[in-house]
Amino acid sequence: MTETFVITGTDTGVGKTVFAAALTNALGSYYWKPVQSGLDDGTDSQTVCRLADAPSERIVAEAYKLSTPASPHLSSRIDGTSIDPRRLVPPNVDGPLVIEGAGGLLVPLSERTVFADVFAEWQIPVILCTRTTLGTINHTLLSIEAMRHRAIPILGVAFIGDENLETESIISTLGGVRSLGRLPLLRSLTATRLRRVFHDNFDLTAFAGARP
Ligand SMILES: Nc1ncnc2c1ncn2[C@@H]1O[C@H](COP(=O)(O)OP(=O)(O)OP(=O)(O)O)[C@@H](O)[C@H]1O
Ligand SMILES: C[C@H](N)[C@H](N)CCCCCC(=O)O
Ligand SMILES: [Mg+2]
Repeated sequence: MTETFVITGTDTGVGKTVFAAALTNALGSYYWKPVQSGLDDGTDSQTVCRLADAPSERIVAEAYKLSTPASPHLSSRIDGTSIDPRRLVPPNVDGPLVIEGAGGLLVPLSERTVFADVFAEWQIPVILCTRTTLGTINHTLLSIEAMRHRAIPILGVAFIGDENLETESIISTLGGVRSLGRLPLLRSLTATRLRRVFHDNFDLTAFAGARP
């Protein structure tokens, strides 16, 4: 499979969905959130559809939609189901595809499987979304170590937040990864603003060949 990216993060709430929306718009790609846990505040797919200004046909249905905003292993238990990783197969689509995990790499899907196990199986380049605030160096380097341990291909790191050049630099140096760019925190989060800011802060050639 080509022109497909997995988006993970150092934590839940780092801004994966907002970054995914920006990338989905920039690439004119499809978007897939395999496991959505928590439905009451809207789903990540709905957010991406709105912020990417994407046609709904480009939003692929989730494999699992779980009602409780918790770790998927627990959300699925609460819903009386269980997540079968064999159902987490990236869809065949006629264009680029952006896939978003839930939380970070070691978030459990069950008592046996974490997201990183599925990513290792897929062998799709991963973009690690990470904060720029204090504490992120440790979280980011740990996440990189976890990916290397499982031989997961890493495209690079997408920083989210205020500029912090030393932090970005030491992560690239010690982690041996490239910085793809930095998405600032936007006071007004609209599709138009997000599109502009993404184009100003990311070089699309880093997402090699992914432009339709
Ligand atoms: N660049 C940004 N500018 C402004 N607000 C942002 C930005 N990135 C994220 N946010 C806000 O931070 C919150 C968390 O972001 P987001 O939902 O993208 O996190 P996530 O990493 O996708 O979390 P999850 O693990 O639940 O999928 C949301 O309210 C979102 O609107
Ligand atoms: C509910 C949340 N927004 C995500 N969908 C799931 C985050 C799981 C995090 C689990 C953990 O690392 O403790
Ligand atoms: Mg999200």
